[in-house]
Amino acid sequence: MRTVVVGTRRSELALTQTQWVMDHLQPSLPEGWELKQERIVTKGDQILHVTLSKVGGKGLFVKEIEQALLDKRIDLAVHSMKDMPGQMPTGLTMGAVTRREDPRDCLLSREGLTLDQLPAGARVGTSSLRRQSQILALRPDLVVEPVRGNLNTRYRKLMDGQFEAIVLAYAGIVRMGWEEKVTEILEPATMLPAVGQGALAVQCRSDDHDLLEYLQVLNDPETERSVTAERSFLHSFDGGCHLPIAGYAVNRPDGIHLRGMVAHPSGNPVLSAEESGDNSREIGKRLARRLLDQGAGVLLEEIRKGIQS
Ligand SMILES: NCc1[nH]cc(CCC(=O)O)c1CC(=O)O
Repeated sequence: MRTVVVGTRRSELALTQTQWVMDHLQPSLPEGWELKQERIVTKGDQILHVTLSKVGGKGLFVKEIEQALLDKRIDLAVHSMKDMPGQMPTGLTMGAVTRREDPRDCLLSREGLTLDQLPAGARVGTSSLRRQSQILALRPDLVVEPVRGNLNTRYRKLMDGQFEAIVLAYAGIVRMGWEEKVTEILEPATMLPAVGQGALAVQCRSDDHDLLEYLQVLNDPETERSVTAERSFLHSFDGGCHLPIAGYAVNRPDGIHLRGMVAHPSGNPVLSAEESGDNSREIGKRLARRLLDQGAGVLLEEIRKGIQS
C-alpha cells in the first residue's frame, strides 16, 4: 500500500501535464498504490512584475518543487523539460523523459496574419531571447516586447491589444487544446526550438527504487537521446537557459542529428551548425565547440553583460 504524492504548479498547462503523467502511470502501478495530486504555488508564479531572467530565471519554478521532493512533502514532480536546469540537486533524479510532443514554436496573431504578413512596426510579445533573435533575423522591422505570465495570461494580453502577435511553444498549445488559435506553425528552419521543448521530465528521489521502476513505462528512449544531446549542447555554455541559444535533435536510422543556434538578441549575427553521431553527450559538446569556433563565446559574453546591467 502506498500513496504517491504528485506535486504540480497550478497553472492550467502544469495541471494538464501532471494529469497526463498520472493517467499514463496509473495502469502500471501495483495493487494498493494510489496517486494523489498536491498543488504548489512557486515564487515564479507570484512574482509576475519583473523580468524572469532578473529573479533567477526559469529555474525558479523548478527549485521549490525540488525542495518539496527533498523534504518528502511530495514523491513525484512533472516539469517541462525546457525549464529544467542542467544540474539536479543531489538526491533527485529524472525517472523518465516522456515522448516529445510537437517541438515547434508557433505564432498567434490577433488579425490572423503569418510572420511574413505582419505589418512593419507590429509588436510581437515574447520574453525569450531565443525567439526574439530569430524573429528579428527574419523581420528586423518588427518590435519584440517582453510578456510574462502563464499561457492564459499571455493570450489575454494578445487579445487585449498589447501585441499584434505572440510566439508560443506548439506543445503547450496542443496540451491546452488551443490548436485553432494558432495562425502559423514555425518550422525549425526559421525558428529553431528551445532545448527540450515538447518533452516532460518526471522527477523523483534517487533512492525511491520502487517508484523509479514503475516510471519506466513513461520513458521514451528516442526522446531521451535527443534531449540528452540538446542539453549537453546547451550546458556546454554556462548559464545557458536565459541566453539566445536553440538546439533541436532528431533520431534518424544513421544516428542522432543535432542542430544548434546562438544569436545576438538583435537577430544579427545568427550562428548555427549541425553535428551528428551516436553518442548524445559527445554530439552536444562537439556542436558547442563548433559554434565557439564561429565566435559564439564573444557573442554570449556581450549578452551576459547586457542582461546584468
Ligand atoms: N517557458 C515556459 C514554458 N515552458 C514549457 C512550455 C510549454 C512547451 C513545452 O513543454 O516545451 C512553456 C510555454 C511556452 O514557451 O510557450
